[in-house]
Amino acid sequence: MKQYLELCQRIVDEGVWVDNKRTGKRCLTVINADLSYDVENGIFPLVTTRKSFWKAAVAEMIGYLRGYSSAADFRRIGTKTWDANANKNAQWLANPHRKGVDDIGEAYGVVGRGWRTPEGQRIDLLAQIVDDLSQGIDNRGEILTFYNPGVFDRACLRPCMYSHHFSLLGDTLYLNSTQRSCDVPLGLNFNMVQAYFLLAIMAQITDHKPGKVFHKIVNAHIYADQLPLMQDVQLKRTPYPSPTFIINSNIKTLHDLESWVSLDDFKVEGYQHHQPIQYPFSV
Ligand SMILES: Nc1nc(=O)c2c([nH]1)NC[C@@H]1CN(c3ccc(C(=O)N[C@@H](CCC(=O)O)C(=O)O)cc3)CN21
Ligand SMILES: O=c1ccn([C@H]2C[C@H](O)[C@@H](COP(=O)(O)O)O2)c(=O)[nH]1
Repeated sequence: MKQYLELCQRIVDEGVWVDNKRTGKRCLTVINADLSYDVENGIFPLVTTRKSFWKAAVAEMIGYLRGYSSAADFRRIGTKTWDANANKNAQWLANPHRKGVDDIGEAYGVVGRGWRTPEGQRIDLLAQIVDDLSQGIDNRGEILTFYNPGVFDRACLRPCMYSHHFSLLGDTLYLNSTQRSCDVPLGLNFNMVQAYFLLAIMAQITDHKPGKVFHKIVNAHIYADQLPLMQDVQLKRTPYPSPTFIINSNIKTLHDLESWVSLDDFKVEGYQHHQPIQYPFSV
């Protein structure tokens, strides 16, 4: 939580105004931030200076791991966060590759679970990584990437947290996650939870101890219409101690995650938080 607030404060103090063409808004921006999450000691990086809807964040990541391409599937598992990008962005609505209502296109898990080869085959990067790690193999390239420039025109958005690189040191699993673009008030509140969750669940299904996540963010920004709430409300609040995140221990395989797992299999204990803040969302 401290590192999150420090990044918010850094943007307020040192950020530079940058015009963003896609959203038509200005963003107060810094370049490069390195956050880390101590999964080994169970320090769950949940924002406490406003109420965080952590279940929606977990649902998003489960949707990515399942390779969802429809906002309707995301809704069914418990989050509406893809509705606007799927159905409200004029450029995407006019894109001939869009397959209709709720389609988000070839983004995130569609890429990670079905990487296109030149021969027209598909590679399931996630299944390969799970296989390797389960056998104690780290080939120094256990990378789940969602980033395929060749299909950007077939998606409503390019993936933001686009690469997850897993490493083994003995029986401990580590994760380096990289994010190209970060909406700090809204997106990062979710992305911290997702990176923590990803290491915790991958350690559990490959039978390793979780170590740390190292989360690299390149462009970290606050949209102009979010700034007053960040500066005058959220940054004025004192954080509470971190809560604990609990995963159903019956989840043992990737197949479990793909088939029967729901948000009821995850719990947060000891979550003390301030009042919610509704930040404006830019489509
Ligand atoms: N501008 C922008 N920021 C993002 O963070 C973002 C995108 N676009 N597009 C793709 C996904 C969708 N994400 C989202 C979308 C909505 C919320 C959101 O509205 N959050 C609210 C309420 C969440 C709820 O009720 O479940 C929040 O207060 O956190 C958060 C992340 C993250 N990503
Ligand atoms: O997981 C996510 C997904 C999206 N975001 C934010 C970052 C930007 O504000 C927008 C994406 O816009 P681009 O023009 O494609 O950069 O969504 C996030 O923070 N986290």
